[in-house]
Amino acid sequence: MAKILPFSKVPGPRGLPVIGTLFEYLKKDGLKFNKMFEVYRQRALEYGNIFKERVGPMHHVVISCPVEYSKVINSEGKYPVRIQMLPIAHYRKLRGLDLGLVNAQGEEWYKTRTIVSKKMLKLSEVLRFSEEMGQVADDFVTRLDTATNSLGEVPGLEYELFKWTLESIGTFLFEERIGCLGDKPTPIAHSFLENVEGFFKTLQPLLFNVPVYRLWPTDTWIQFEQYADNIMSIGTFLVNKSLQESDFSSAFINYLANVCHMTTQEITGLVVDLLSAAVETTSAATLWSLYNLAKNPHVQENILQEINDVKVKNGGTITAEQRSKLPLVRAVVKETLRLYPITFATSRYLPEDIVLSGYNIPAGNHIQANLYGMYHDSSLFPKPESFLPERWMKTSDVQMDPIVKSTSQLVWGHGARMCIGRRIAEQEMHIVLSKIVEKFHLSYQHDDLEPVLSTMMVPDRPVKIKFTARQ
Ligand code: HEM
Repeated sequence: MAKILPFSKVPGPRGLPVIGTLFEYLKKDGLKFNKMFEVYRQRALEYGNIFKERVGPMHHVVISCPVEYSKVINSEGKYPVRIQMLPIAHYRKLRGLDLGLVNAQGEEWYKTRTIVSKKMLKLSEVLRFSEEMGQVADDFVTRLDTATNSLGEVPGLEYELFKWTLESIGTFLFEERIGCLGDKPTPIAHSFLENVEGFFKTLQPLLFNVPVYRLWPTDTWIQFEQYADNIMSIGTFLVNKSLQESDFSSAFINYLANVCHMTTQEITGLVVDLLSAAVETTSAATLWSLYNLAKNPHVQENILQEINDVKVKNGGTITAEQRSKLPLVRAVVKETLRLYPITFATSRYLPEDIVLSGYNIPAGNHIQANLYGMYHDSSLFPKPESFLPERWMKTSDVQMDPIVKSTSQLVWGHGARMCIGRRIAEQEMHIVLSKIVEKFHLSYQHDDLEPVLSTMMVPDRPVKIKFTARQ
């Protein structure tokens, strides 16, 4: 049997006592926090499938091999622990709120998760909203049509996608239209969007820097608190409105209040968590998908063919549910998230020691999957920099190794704590992408985009896709 090496022998950059490699990131022309995924990829090339690094207060063990990381997945236990979003947890504690689904741990997390899973992870429950999401997607397509400039581009496409996602998740949470997609968003929609944008902008520096805001309120912290307070009051308004309209209240909020007996404050905390987790993520993934489609016109043509095939079999129509199941559209989203995994590393703290790549990793270490590194590794994904959605399709000539194939799930996390909004996000994206491709020919005539981290992985500059209406 191979000897198990101690934790101290895990390779990695040495760094300094107490602060580790922090200086490498603070130096002018040094490593960049907003390119952390590239740092991990390079470190994996230098140190191999496992490395450890301390950056300021954070210690990480980073795994770049799917087989090794599958051991982590299998050892996460009943109450998986992910790294906390510290600024959000701190804010909630200060306001006397519970930690919410994203940050709660143990029994507290499990209780809420069990309640919410019944509505959000059940396919039939999510499919119930496909038609409404289809209508939101139609309005978004109309909005794109009116928002194009003389070059056929949509200025502020990122913000338009933000509005679409909020409107779309609103159909599930409140079963009502929030009003984001008209020429002028309603005041509540406008205020929510502005505050969510500010929330994520201020969250990013708070996440990556030493958490001095816990000792005294820095300027960024004060702004962050203000955005979070505004989001909470909008959430409270929307939830109260739903609860008061007893005959018409949303099935989801009704279920939380009347079946699960959650208090209004608990429901608001949860709804705000869901809204905040839904908007940035889904809009970023859709933006990258549109970019990939714009650069690959032949994929658009194949999607049109896919849509037409369904229509031919279906008397000339296609339902939103059928759109949500189109194999090539699904593969486009998978391949997009492989190239641009908006959450570039998924992670766990394990309850027990574990052996990874021959090293003993004591319980309580922060273990991350180097998703970006794996997804761009040519030994796992041939031609890793090419956009090849067909690699995910059953009809593909090349059969992918099952463990490598399963890594596509990791962008949603894994196990009992996997993204609870996955089904909703996928449904929304599949429907809207198929509708956009049907209405427009997309093209991209500018320099290639580079990914950077702004909490999520996003393009480094405004995305100027040309939308040409099809005849
Ligand atoms: C492209 C879209 C999205 C991506 C890639 C994404 C990705 C993720 C990832 C990686 C996690 C961590 C999972 C883990 O630790 O195993 C997560 C958690 C979570 N996501 Fe998403 N997400 C997306 C959309 C959404 C949407 C639409 C919602 C809400 C409707 C949502 C709500 C949440 C919540 C509440 C959690 C915490 C779950 C828990 O800890 O139990 N996400 N997401």
